[in-house]
This record gives sequence, structure tokens and C-alpha cells, in this order.
Amino acid sequence: MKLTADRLTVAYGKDRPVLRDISASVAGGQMLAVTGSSGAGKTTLLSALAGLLRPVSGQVSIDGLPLRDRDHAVEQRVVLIPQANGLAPILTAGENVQIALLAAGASAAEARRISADALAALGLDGQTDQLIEELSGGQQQRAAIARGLALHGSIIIADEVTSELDAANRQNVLRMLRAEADRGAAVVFATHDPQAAAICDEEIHLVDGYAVLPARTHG
Ligand SMILES: Nc1ncnc2c1ncn2[C@@H]1O[C@H](COP(=O)(O)OP(=O)(O)OP(=O)(O)O)[C@@H](O)[C@H]1O
Repeated sequence: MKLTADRLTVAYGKDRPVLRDISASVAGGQMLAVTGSSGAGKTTLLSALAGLLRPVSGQVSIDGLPLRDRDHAVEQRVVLIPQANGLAPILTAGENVQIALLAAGASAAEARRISADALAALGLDGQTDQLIEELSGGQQQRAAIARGLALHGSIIIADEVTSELDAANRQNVLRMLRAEADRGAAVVFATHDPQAAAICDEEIHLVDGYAVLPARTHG
């Protein structure tokens, strides 16, 4: 599937736009890095791409079909891994992943199995039955990634998901995101980390809501 942003302008309420005239696209098999300093508009762009924010002008489309809203995005298997993890703090790591799988139509047995595998892939086998609120920031971030990747999306939108991870876990997550692209997903990844951006195929760099560099291609 191909995710395209065409001349997107996005504002919160009646405030002046925080993103202006942004165009970008990412096809299945590719990774797009969204970079820029704090407040540049990365989360806003990812929210619009995930169908959470309706643009003032321009449009987001999937395989040429205009994206209507978040429900439409979910139907198209657009998975968002949010910056603030979005996990239910008083449920366990395992329950958080399983609920997402059940909501996506998995059976209880499938949800248990896929959840266990996803948490293990993030090094959280020992935390499955622990409450999210009892986990460290980095463990919570990994649980959110496990939940997102367990859903096997066609488009994966990951918002600064390596910001709280140590070097080994960061490398592991970057490898996993690349593996998602290799199985055919389109991956969008917001990051402050130039090394993480360097593993992506394309980059869009935001400064104050504008894209300042043309998309670049890595070897
Ligand atoms: N819910 C909101 N309501 C009003 N303004 C907002 C809202 N969310 C973000 N903004 C504003 O939009 C601009 C872009 O914010 P955004 O969160 O997209 O940046 P970012 O690049 O993701 O930053 P960071 O790296 O710190 O997460 C900022 O000026 C911010 O204050």
C-alpha cells in the first residue's frame, strides 16, 4: 500500500497552521523518516497521516483513496504507535497487547499467542503479567511497540518510539521496523536521531511546519 500526503496544511482549531503545504509519500517496503526539532510538527504530521487530524487543505490518501478519518485508517490497517505510548496503565503489558488484537478480530487463543511472541521480540517476556504503571519508561515504550507490531499493519506510523531506549534496544527496534518494511508494510518513523533517520529510505525534514529539504534517498 502507498500512503501519500498531498500539500497538507494542518491547524489545531482556529490557530494558525502548524504544518504548511507538506507533500510526502511512502510505499509498501519503504521507510520514511520524519525529522525536525521539538515543535517542528512531526507528531502533527503523523497524526494527520494516521487519520486523527483532518487537514485544513490538501489530503492524505492510501493507494489513491482519500483518507476520511481514523476509523477509515483502522479499516485500512494503518497502525499508529504514539509518542506517549497510549497504553492503559492499570492493565498488564500482555492485556494491553491482547485487547488490541481482540479488537482487530483475533480469537482469544490467537491474541494470547501473538501477544506473547510480540512482547518476547521486544525483550519483555518477563513483564507480560506486570502492570504498565509498574514498568520503566523504556519498558513501556517497548510494550507500545509490541502492541503496534503485533497488529501486523499495512502502514505503520511510529512516533519517536526509540526516544527512551538504550542503544541495544534501539538497534533492535530499528531492525524490527525494517523487517516490517521488508514484509511489505509502509513505515513512517518520526525521530530526533540522525542514525535512526539514516536507515530510512526517504526523509522529510520539518522546520516550523515547513518541509525544508527535498526527500533524499539513501543508497
Ligand atoms: N493539541 C494541540 N493543540 C494546539 N497546538 C498544538 C497541539 N499539539 C501540538 N501543537 C503545536 O503544534 C506545533 C507542532 O507540534 P508537534 O507536537 O507536532 O511537534 P513535534 O515535532 O512532534 O515535537 P516533539 O519532537 O517535541 O514531539 C507546536 O507549536 C505545538 O505547540
